[in-house]
Amino acid sequence: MNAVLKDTVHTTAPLAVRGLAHCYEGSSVLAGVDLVLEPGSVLGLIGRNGAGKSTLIRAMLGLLEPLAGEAFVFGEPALKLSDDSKARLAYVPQQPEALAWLTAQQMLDYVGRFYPRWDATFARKTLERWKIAPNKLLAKLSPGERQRVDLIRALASQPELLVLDEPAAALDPVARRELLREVALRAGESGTTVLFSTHIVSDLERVASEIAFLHEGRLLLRCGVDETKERYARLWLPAKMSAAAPDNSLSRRRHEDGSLSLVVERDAYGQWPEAAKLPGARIDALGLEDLFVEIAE
Ligand SMILES: Nc1ncnc2c1ncn2[C@@H]1O[C@H](COP(=O)(O)OP(=O)(O)OP(=O)(O)O)[C@@H](O)[C@H]1O
Repeated sequence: MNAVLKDTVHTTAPLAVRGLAHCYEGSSVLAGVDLVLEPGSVLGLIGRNGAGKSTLIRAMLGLLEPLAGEAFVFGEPALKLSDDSKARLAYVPQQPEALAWLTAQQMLDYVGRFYPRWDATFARKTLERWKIAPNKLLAKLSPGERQRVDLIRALASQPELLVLDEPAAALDPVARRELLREVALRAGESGTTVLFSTHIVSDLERVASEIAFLHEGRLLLRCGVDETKERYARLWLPAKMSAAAPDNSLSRRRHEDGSLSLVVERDAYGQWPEAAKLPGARIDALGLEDLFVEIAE
């Protein structure tokens, strides 16, 4: 393990993985993922359906043993996490299923016993505010309500590390806004570190400080949300100049007329690739959504 990463993972990083690889039934899903979350950061993990986001999250938290690589939570091996560390983290899976035979209130009361910083008042008030009947069985709640209860469970434990796998998947737009506001508040006021996966680019823009883009088992791009527009752009080259296209573009699309469009990145000196200076070449700014669509297609 490289020395810098080793230092970080064993001391400060709430979450760190190195070289994570996994496959299902012979098909590779993760192909050597390295990722370190700094304390207090809000990282949005984005990628297409089936890109491996849930698998990565589960492996990061030690809920799945990867074929290769290492995962650390608060510096401890994720597969052997102590009860102390477990109490400092909260994870909301994409489809919460646990304890479905309890009512929402019973589940929260039960789970609360395991968390030293459990905020029962927050749990009660948020159930009320989010209009969830406390005495209804979890099994009888709609998927969106169920997801909300699980989010309340996660937030009421006042975690240092909050991991949300597509938290907005079953939420209506109002609930989504409320959740994002709550997440931003926790990150801003309590310094909670947050990792959340999503398909919704506007959610990333609203709350994430950084984004990581998972594509074909690798993290293709990792940078500050505000930085992306500055750092990446679409380079368009007419057909007669396509031979000048840089080799290291993030994506490359050839159009019917032979012209090329590529997603390119500024170099260490802030310069676009040389080809951008050719007469007839054009650099277009890319919004986050366009950037993802260009790369993921
Ligand atoms: N237990 C499993 N057995 C076999 N294949 C699996 C299993 N879990 C996931 N997969 C496959 O691995 C790939 C990645 O799945 P994963 O759920 O990690 O993706 P994702 O990025 O979270 O997708 P989505 O955005 O649709 O939720 C998919 O092709 C999926 O079908």
